[in-house]
Amino acid sequence: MACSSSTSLPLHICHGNKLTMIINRSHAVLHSIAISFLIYYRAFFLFHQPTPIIIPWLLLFISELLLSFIWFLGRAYIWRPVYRTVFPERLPNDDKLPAIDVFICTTGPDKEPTIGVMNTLLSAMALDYPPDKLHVYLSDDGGYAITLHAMRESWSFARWWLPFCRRFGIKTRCPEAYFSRTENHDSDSKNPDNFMVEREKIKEQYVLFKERVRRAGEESKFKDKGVYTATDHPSCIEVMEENSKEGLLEDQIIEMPLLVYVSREKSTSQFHHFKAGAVNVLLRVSAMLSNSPYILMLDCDMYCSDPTSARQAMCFHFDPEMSPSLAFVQFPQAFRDISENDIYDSEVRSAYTILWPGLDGLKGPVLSGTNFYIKREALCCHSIKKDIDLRELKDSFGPSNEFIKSLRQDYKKPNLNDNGEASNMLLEEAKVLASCSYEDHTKWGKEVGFLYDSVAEDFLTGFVMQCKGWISAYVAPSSSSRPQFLGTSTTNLNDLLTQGTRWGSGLVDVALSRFSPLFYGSSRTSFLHSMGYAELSLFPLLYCLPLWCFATIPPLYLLNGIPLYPEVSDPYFSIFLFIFLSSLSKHLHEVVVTGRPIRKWINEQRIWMIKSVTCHLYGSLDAILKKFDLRKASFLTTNKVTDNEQITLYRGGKFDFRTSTIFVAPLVTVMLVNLASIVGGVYRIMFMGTDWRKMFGQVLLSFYIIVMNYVVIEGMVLRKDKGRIPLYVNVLSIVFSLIFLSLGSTIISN
Ligand SMILES: O=c1ccn([C@@H]2O[C@H](COP(=O)(O)OP(=O)(O)O[C@H]3O[C@H](CO)[C@@H](O)[C@H](O)[C@H]3O)[C@@H](O)[C@H]2O)c(=O)[nH]1
Ligand SMILES: [Mn+2]
Repeated sequence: MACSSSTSLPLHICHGNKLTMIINRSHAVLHSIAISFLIYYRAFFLFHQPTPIIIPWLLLFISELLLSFIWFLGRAYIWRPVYRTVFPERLPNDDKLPAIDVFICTTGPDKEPTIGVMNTLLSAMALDYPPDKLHVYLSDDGGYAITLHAMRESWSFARWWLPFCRRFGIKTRCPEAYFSRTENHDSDSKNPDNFMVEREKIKEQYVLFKERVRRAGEESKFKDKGVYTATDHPSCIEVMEENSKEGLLEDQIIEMPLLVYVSREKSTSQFHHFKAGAVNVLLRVSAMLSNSPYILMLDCDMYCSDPTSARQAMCFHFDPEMSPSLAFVQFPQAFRDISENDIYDSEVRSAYTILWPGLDGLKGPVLSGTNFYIKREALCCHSIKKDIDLRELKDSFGPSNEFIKSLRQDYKKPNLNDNGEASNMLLEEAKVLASCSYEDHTKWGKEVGFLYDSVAEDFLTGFVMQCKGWISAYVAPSSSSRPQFLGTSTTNLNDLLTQGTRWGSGLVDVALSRFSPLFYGSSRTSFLHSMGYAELSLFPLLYCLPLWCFATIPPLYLLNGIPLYPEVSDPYFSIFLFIFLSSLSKHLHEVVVTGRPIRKWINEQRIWMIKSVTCHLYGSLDAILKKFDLRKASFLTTNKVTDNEQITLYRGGKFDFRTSTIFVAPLVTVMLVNLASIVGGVYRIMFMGTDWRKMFGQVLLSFYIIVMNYVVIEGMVLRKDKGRIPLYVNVLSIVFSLIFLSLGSTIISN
């Protein structure tokens, strides 16, 4: 199917995969039939059970219903997945391309090393796009002197780096990535000698640049301890520029993209809304300085790996049929630090290979925080009609007349180069727009810009946008091309579960808010599309409850010799077995069609169980407590500092259990409960005459849990390295599991 309408050659096409679609839909039908039998069995026989069994039976039934429901919602993704191909070479001439503002956010050098942030920034400045139409903004939430200093250094280094990339057609435009590659395919085939000389020269400059940034970092450790802190400082905006062009070499006098440092005002008495707050400040400040119609958002550790991404995105924004309703073009998050084994599923495979293409076939993928080109208008709602009341506008956008002027379609972009009064005035205005109190009594964060009701600001903002009728598109790189963006992922258990808790909390925030996808979405976007969104907002909650139940109730009753599943010879047993195997094989099918090995399937099953009993639980709890005002929202920034020991464990496929006890203790407890039950249950069968056919379901379930999570046992008793589970966690978990099993057994036997 071709999605483009232009009469000449299309700028992009999209296609589905018939075979996969047929397999998916047939599986969905079969699986649903089996689920209906299961529901019939549980409902019909519920009251045939002896009274003491009704409660566990009901708990299992509820768990099965919840899992079936989330499974049902997830069918939205497999219904009509599409894949897109773009033809940027068919775009009109450069002078017709629209301007782009690039937004990069950082919180501070402790967790986000400055040199990494500068590499992201340099890769964005070096995008293959006309430099006069590119404006790069960095939001420094902590207002660190080192970041500002490093930015000035980056500006100078860019004078070397940008011409080098352009002249030799370098594809890897993140300098760190470019210089650390062992073999290099980028070269000037016509003039290799000259290329090598130039490359050495630039490399030398890069080393000097890094050294200057490093030194500035050390010095500022002492200087930064002034009156201002990361959480309390005035706004600061600086447009990078040279004092004069004197001293620059001839090929350094080139046109450069605008580069702006923005540190919004922070005050301990005002809530700052984390990343969403930072982006909204960038939206306002950039409106004063460049006001580009398109915005590229980047996390500070996500560099542009394919310089043509902007042109790829423009293939959609230039499609006359799609463009009017197209809010954003999303690219996948790809990571450069994923090991072959990827024990933590750090690449989040299913999101970027199954879910996003699935949603793309409906009305478009989820806004994913980073790597998307969005239309400014989609964030700053109305394009202003002439007759709209100024007071109304100020109620929405705040008191700045200049900002309101910038919303007009006929607004003339100011010229910053003339250095006159006008640009000084605009900079002063930008500072006001970056102040803490600017948003008071306005609709920022409620209806305008990124929304504040969830710590998964991207998910919420994108969803509400799509409910207003905007669509989006998803472009994954083809197998032969490079990923458009590359970043770092969470490659240790602590970072993974901390991030998982925040995501869980943010997603459940949305499920519990007035924007809950199932209710808010179905009348505003399509039913299937809101099913997909509902799945995403509910999965942390709807996985943690059933998985906790399956991990504890059946083993407890196994230990006590009480069956909760039909016996092996009962036809209904086959229904349970079918559903179990059908889910596993469907997952395996997905892993295989996305080109991953079977090992990946095991890793994903395991990490699904681990996350469900830990971060999905804590995330959901966090959201519920926030809902009742019993907890304040928090955003623990993901750590981007690399630690060699952790990397070695990850690369070696060994779990790193050095994380908080609240994450590890539940895992160990669940394992101990299942181990004890299987031993006790089998003992009963062998020596006490319990009928094995009745207990087979429970034995199988516990066995599956233990086998899949064998790494936990390894961490408890077999490993000697630093990443093993500490003794006190083992002891604590033994206590927990003993309390659970003995208390549970006492209640059962009474
Ligand atoms: O108060 C804050 C907190 C974070 N950030 C920035 O937000 C970005 C994402 O933060 P990170 O800690 O890396 O979070 P991740 O979980 O890795 O990010 C994913 O999840 C976030 C939502 O939870 C999205 O915003 C991100 O785009 C998405 O990549 C980074 O550039 C941070 O510097 C801020 O600017 N201010
Ligand atoms: Mn991140």
